Amino acid sequence: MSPSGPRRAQATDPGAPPTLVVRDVTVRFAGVLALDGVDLTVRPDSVHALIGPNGAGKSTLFNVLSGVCRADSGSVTLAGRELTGCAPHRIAELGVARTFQNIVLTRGTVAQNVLLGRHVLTRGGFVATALGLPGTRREQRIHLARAREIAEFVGLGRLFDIPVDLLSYGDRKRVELARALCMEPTLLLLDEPVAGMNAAERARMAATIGRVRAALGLSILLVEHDMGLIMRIADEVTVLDFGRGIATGTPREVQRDPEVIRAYLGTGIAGASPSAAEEVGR
Ligand SMILES: Nc1ncnc2c1ncn2[C@@H]1O[C@H](COP(=O)(O)OP(=O)(O)OP(=O)(O)O)[C@@H](O)[C@H]1O
Repeated sequence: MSPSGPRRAQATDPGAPPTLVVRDVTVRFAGVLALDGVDLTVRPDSVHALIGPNGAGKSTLFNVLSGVCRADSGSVTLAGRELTGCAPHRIAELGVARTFQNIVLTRGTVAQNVLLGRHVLTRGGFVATALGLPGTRREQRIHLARAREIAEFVGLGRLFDIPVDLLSYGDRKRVELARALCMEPTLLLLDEPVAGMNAAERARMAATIGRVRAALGLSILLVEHDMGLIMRIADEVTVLDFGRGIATGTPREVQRDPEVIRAYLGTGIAGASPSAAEEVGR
């Protein structure tokens, strides 16, 4: 990473306020209690995994954090600032970026897709940019340079001008990651970052996530079913079941937690098979 590259991690200050605090968040859909008084704290510069069986409420919580879904009660704060009730674009401006379970890319090149992440930071606005006004051209050059730098950082450098339609599945997931990083978030939400990937792609993505955390000094909250990857890269894990938080701790702690084992009965959390992620060092 060049000196002008993304922000470097500060030494974690044990007294530093948490990046994200979720308190007593409840969401109801008609008769379904999707989240039932959920608490979650993500520490600065950490990787925090959110796991749970199908229907546990993981996607709903991500939707609350990114403003797509409103909590019926409870609060969400980012570095002490209230996000509760904010619109998605405002939450993005405040520093929360997200990738999706299913790839969401527009047509065009890697560069065009990654640059979309800069829009929350574009001061000139869409109209001025489209008209190519003088100040905006300079701003655009800066954004393009930054987009290229981030693309290189996640391993897309040589693919920067290639249409995304021509990329492998793993590389398209990487474009989503680069676009999210281009927003310069303080909190990155990754929704199943290795879902659908083959072993080699999973290993590469695991290594990339580790490098992102180490180099960029941001916090990552990820939903993932791949326990091998979680064991490898997560500092802390929160487990949801039927909308309730049933455990929080290190990966080893939650893997041994009797309530977690019960929640996963038959799906094998305790004996999670090692993923390709374990083949890469951290
Ligand atoms: N828009 C909705 N309308 C009604 N019920 C919903 C809606 N979204 C989610 N639910 C319900 O809320 C509960 C939590 O769903 P959610 O998708 O958040 O779980 P999840 O942990 O992400 O599951 P998965 O691992 O299968 O993606 C489930 O019972 C689900 O059926």
